[in-house]
Amino acid sequence: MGSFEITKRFRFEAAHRLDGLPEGHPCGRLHGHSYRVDVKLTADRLISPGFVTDFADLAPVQKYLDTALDHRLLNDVLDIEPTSENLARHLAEWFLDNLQAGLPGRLLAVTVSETETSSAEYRVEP
Ligand SMILES: Nc1nc2c(c(=O)[nH]1)N=C([C@H](O)[C@H](O)COP(=O)(O)OP(=O)(O)OP(=O)(O)O)CN2
Ligand SMILES: [Zn+2]
Repeated sequence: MGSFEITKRFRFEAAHRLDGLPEGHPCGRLHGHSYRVDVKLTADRLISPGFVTDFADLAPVQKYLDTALDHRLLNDVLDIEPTSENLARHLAEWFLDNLQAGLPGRLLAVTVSETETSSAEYRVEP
């Protein structure tokens, strides 16, 4: 049998600096991004009126981004190196710890995009 997938996009603005890069790498300098976060959920069956999960029920993700990350220096507020990969895993773990239990759909993946051409996905399910 098939399954359904939905994606909700969120945004936040933040600065970061990546440590451990070769001398002169531009991302070792303090700079900022307009981050996009795509949260993807899956379900085998729909709930009335035909939803995997109501998009509106994902609003706490934006609230977390606004409260914890928006207009902040990510190196200061996270205990991880703020690459797209690490951010995607951090946000997936936040979702599983704080939101998943109350939702009918299951988290499939979180994708973080720093630019129009670069993104990283953390996949929860195969
Ligand atoms: N695998 C990863 N590589 C890089 C990351 C990352 O999170 N994961 N991050 C950076 C920097 O943060 C950089 O700001 C973004 O990289 P890049 O896509 O190279 O940015 P550009 O603006 O130079 O992109 P172009 O579209 O090529 O101009 C670096 N690498
Ligand atoms: Zn960057």
